[in-house]
Amino acid sequence: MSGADEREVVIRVRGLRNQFGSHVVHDGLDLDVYRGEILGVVGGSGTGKSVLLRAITGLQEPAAGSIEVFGVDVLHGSEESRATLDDRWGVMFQDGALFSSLTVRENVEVPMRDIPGLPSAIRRDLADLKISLVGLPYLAGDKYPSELSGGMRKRAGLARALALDPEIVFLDEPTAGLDPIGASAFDELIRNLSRSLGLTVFLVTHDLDTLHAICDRIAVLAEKKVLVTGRMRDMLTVDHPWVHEYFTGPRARAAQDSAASDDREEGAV
Ligand SMILES: Nc1ncnc2c1ncn2[C@@H]1O[C@H](COP(=O)(O)OP(=O)(O)OP(=O)(O)O)[C@@H](O)[C@H]1O
Repeated sequence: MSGADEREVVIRVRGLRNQFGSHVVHDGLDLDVYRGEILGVVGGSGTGKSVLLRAITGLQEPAAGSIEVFGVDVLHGSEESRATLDDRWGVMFQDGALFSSLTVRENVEVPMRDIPGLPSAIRRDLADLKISLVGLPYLAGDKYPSELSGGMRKRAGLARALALDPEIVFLDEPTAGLDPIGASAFDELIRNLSRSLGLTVFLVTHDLDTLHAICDRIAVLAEKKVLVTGRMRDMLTVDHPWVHEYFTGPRARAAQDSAASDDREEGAV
């Protein structure tokens, strides 16, 4: 639906099938993700948004189909070529998935431990840099995850996802559980990081405000596949019961009003 087709495709999924026993989650799913975009992946509960994220990042073996990231075959490529991808993407899971026995700084250092010859003092400095990049106070590095608020834990999870300077970040419901102010601050952080670092963002969300505020494009999962992709305004014309209800229901209208008022305020500054 958009004119984005000439842009570089960094993730290409074709004919993906995921199933658990006889339960087919995806069947014939196709998706392209373009460099530098923030793609919002939405769909009803159980449509397989997280399974798709896990399949693309090699954590879930599909029953059929192909997945290429930066042209590397995630499913059948050599171990060597697949290993190169680990440095080029970062993943933030829903709860931040931090190690509770490690401080925030140590958590952020975990992905860096495999860098040969990196002195521990530099590793520490790099971790502190990531911690400040996500807007956490310097002292947060010494804290354990249990000592942080939910929003701070999410920022710490994002700092760890950014540890190896990835080109793509995968975020699984980053604003779930945050209050509206915390959620919009997190949205802004993602947008700023994406723009300043040129990051491609694959963002699984239920949050209509996030879709309005920061997503360049939206992919809707339904009927076991990506039913439609396009910009927010394209979603309003999709003739499908779930898509229609989701994008034009009362919550959608509230999100739309709030986005419009944000735009007006920005324009007034
Ligand atoms: N390891 C697993 N074993 C069996 N079934 C699974 C497994 N992982 C996911 N599923 C099933 O796959 C389907 C899709 O799950 P997934 O978590 O991807 O949905 P989702 O779209 O992210 O949902 P939600 O919006 O509720 O988080 C669900 O029916 C889930 O029960």
